Amino acid sequence: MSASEEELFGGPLRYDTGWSRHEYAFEGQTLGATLRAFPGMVAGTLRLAARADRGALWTVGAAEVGQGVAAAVGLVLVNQVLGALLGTGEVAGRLHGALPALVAGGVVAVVGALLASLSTAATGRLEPKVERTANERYLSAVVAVELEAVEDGEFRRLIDVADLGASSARRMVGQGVSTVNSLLSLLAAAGVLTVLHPVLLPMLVLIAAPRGWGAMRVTQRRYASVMLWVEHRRASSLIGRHLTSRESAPEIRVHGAGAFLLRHFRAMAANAEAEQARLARERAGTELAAAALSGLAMVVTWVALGLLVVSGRVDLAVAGTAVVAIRTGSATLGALVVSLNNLTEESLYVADLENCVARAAERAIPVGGAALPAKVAEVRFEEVRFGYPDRAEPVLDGVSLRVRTGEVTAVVGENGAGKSTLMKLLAGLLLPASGRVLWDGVDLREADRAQVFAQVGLVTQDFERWPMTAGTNIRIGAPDRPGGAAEVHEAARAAGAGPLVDGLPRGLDTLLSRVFKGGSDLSGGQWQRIGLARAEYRDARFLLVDEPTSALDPEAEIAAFDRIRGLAGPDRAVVLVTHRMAAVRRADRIYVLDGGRVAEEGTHDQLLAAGGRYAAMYAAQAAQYGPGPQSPQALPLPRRSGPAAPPAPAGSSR
Ligand SMILES: Nc1ncnc2c1ncn2[C@@H]1O[C@H](COP(=O)(O)OP(=O)(O)OP(=O)(O)O)[C@@H](O)[C@H]1O
Repeated sequence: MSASEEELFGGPLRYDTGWSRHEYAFEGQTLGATLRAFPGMVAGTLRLAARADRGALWTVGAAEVGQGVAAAVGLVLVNQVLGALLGTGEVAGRLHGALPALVAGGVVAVVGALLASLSTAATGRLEPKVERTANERYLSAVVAVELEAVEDGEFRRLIDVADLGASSARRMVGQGVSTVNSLLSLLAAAGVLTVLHPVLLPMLVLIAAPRGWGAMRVTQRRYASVMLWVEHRRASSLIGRHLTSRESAPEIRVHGAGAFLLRHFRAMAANAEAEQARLARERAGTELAAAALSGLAMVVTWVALGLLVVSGRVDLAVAGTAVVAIRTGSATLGALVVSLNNLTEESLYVADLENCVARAAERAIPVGGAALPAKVAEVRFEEVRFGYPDRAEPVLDGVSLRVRTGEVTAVVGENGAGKSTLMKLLAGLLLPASGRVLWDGVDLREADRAQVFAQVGLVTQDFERWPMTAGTNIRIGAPDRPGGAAEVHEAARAAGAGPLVDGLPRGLDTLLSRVFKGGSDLSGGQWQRIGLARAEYRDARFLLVDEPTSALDPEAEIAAFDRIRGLAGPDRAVVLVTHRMAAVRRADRIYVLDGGRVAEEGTHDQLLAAGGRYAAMYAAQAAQYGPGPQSPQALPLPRRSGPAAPPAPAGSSR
């Protein structure tokens, strides 16, 4: 741990591997275990590749097998050439005798080179497709899970690590091809050596084994170091990002935080550099030891081969071929160990991706279910109870209410009363633990959820600010609606975002993101108008609006509430969650949530007359507008117009 880690982060940063099935699995793995896992890894790679591009996979397979055969044939031809050259007779005659094998050897070398380039081209075609297929597999699985899974911390970490799996899948193709290639060349060399003389095969193993061991040690040490240092690296790149980010720029300058962070950035980088140097030293030592052992084995081999030749057990041509086969074979074995190690490492990440896909399938929103009426008129809660997994107490407990088209329903209550949770149940995003949510009598648990979502529009406080054009930011409320620019513009106008959109440098085509060149940014209140325009464009039967106006100025807020109320019509229900009591006065029905229960319900007048919680909350806010206690009636009525955003006439949007 570095002093900077202690000072900035309160202690050593460790990679959270709780989610991962391969926590340090690779460390201490033996060559035998890697070899045993090999068929499974190859099968996994083949499955991914077959899904991505079957044709390219066949091409790669055939080209690799062809190269293996070419390598074996090449060695046999070397043996024939040497046999002819080292035979008896005139030099010219011996050369003549070697010619056919030499020509055949040339042809085989050309065929081998062609097959290698064919394999390279097909692998290059396959790799991006495998990455895309793997990405699509987990993205489409994650997009379809219940909201409750997305909010679950464990599942979130699975999603994060699955993201690494897709690029690993891509690299697995290349590593798989190298492994198969090395394996086949090695088999060719081993086969030829065995045929030449049985004692030659152990010689190959003797020379190659130390290099294999060295490669394995180096890879494992690197992996262990990466696992240990990954958080440290992430932290120092985090500091780098904050040093240059737009958000932190004012504080960096005014508070002088730049020099402070730079100092820690340098200190943390120095630690990482020391680790890299240590790894390099260890690697150099291991490789030197492996080379020494391998060299020793080579000396023993050449001596043994010499003795075999001298004693007449092996003729010169065979010995010559053996030298070639042993040299190519031992180089191939070294490459095999490296690619096998890489394959093992990558396959662990791909296994995490597969794990995420499997978990996502278990938590997917069911497809199909009971059909809803085309135009649902009422959603009813019956004794609904709901709790989050990490909380003992339920957030909603025995909630009964109803929401009807043609009405504005308001939900009020203190922070943490359960209002937003209730909205998510209304939207069909969460299912009750007990009780029922009925869509025109159809239980949400059995209902076709796609049909539920089709009738819902959402505007939340933290609605998405897509880093795309203003038009797309509105159109994305109903991506399947075949509306053109006129409809989008009309939605913007109806939501009070007309002047805003018109004032943008390229109107609806203006990119609302400073991340890209030529992009513009909006203020919080301007973004909220875009959010309302999106809801307007969606044109849903049940419009759920959760704290929509927190960033609007007072005039714009009043106009926005008027507009939201105006959206209710015979064909639409508006449900409004807000802390602004003035905004709920004209709601048709108001529910007061307290501690997850409906404490009161009724109209504004009924609730005031009851003198309960609602009346107290209303009086508390009204008191802020003037000195001394005020009657609720003294609260200023919402004005219907304001210079910031002229409201559309009620109902004009439809
Ligand atoms: N995803 C979640 N996981 C666990 N607990 C949650 C989650 N979302 C909300 N809660 C908890 O549930 C309770 C109700 O939260 P909710 O957001 O529904 O309240 P709210 O009435 O909308 O509050 P606010 O007025 O502050 O927006 C809170 O105590 C909150 O901490």
